[in-house]
Amino acid sequence: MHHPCISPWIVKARSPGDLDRASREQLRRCDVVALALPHEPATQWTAALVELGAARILDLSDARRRDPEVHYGLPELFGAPPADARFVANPGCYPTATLLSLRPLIERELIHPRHIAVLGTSGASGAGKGVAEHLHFCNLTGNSFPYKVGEHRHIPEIEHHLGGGATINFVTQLLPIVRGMLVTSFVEPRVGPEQLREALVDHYAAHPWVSVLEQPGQGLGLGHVVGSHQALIAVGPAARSDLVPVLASIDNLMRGAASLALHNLNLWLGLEPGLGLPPPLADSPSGTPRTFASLVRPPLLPPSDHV
Ligand SMILES: NC(=O)C1=CN([C@@H]2O[C@H](COP(=O)(O)OP(=O)(O)OC[C@H]3O[C@@H](n4cnc5c(N)ncnc54)[C@H](OP(=O)(O)O)[C@@H]3O)[C@@H](O)[C@H]2O)C=CC1
Ligand SMILES: CC(=O)N[C@@H](CCC(=O)OP(=O)(O)O)C(=O)O
Repeated sequence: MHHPCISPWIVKARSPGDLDRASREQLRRCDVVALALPHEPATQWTAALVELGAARILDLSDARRRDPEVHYGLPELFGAPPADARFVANPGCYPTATLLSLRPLIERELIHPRHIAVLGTSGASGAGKGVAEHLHFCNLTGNSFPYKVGEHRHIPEIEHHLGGGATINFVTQLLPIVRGMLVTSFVEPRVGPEQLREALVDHYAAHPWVSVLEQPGQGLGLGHVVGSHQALIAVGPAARSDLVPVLASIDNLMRGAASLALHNLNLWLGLEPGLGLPPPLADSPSGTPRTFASLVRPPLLPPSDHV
């Protein structure tokens, strides 16, 4: 297989109007331009890139994630981006974890699509580099609190891509950690919990970056996913209620954003799917989750000008 030399080229211009002639030419010649920007600048840059004649755009923002014209880049659920697609929308982090754990169950009509409650917990890096009072060290450290309850902008994205007329009740909660996301969905099954698990095992059999664990206690913790492209999924017991918990953990910065973007890019360009990605869990000697202990607190930011 052809192994290209991927040479990232990072645009320094703050807005399309700031581009010099060389940058415009470079952008026109790129196979793919990836936009890791908030919604508004991503929309502005998309328009400018289309005008410039850029070949393909991979957008990490939520600007066009529900656009029917656009491929939604979650390969294990929606396949590889078609080679002739011009634009791919990379999913949000909460949608990635929620969809991976629930969509195969809705598709197979194994759960009631309108009786779903989702609790999503996330590290603070999910909020990006912007400064906000609730992210202040003194507010967040030693603390954890719900935010945007019932009004999170990921609700429409998740419902849209769950399909089957699904509606969700969605609560998000901030954790006093840098990265990692754990999403727990309580669902009303039409079959036993073991059949839910079997359906997930079956769906992900050919997808090495999604692992369905025997049970949640087997290693669903964030320390097992941070620094990796792996999504870990588990189905809990029904215990004493009719609801069954379905859990998923991912690294919001990797599987929920950057490594997912790379995975989409590889598939889109017909490259080896794992090019540049951490190896899948199945390739670990034990076949069980590793603790990415040394990666739980990786350096996140370059040295600041202030120190
Ligand atoms: N963080 C996460 O866990 C996830 C993020 N996403 C999405 O991916 C995208 C990037 O995320 P993240 O890196 O966290 O976002 P940030 O908010 O940290 O912003 C990323 C970059 O965008 C640049 N930027 C901000 N405003 C402008 C502007 N007006 N014009 C040009 N550049 C601008 C900033 O550049 P500068 O440094 O020069 O200010 C910054 O480095 C976002 O759309 C986000 O919603 C998706 C899933 C998960
Ligand atoms: C902790 C935190 O604030 N998380 C962000 C997740 C945003 C994200 O990563 O997804 P998008 O690409 O859709 O912006 C939030 O809840 O809005």
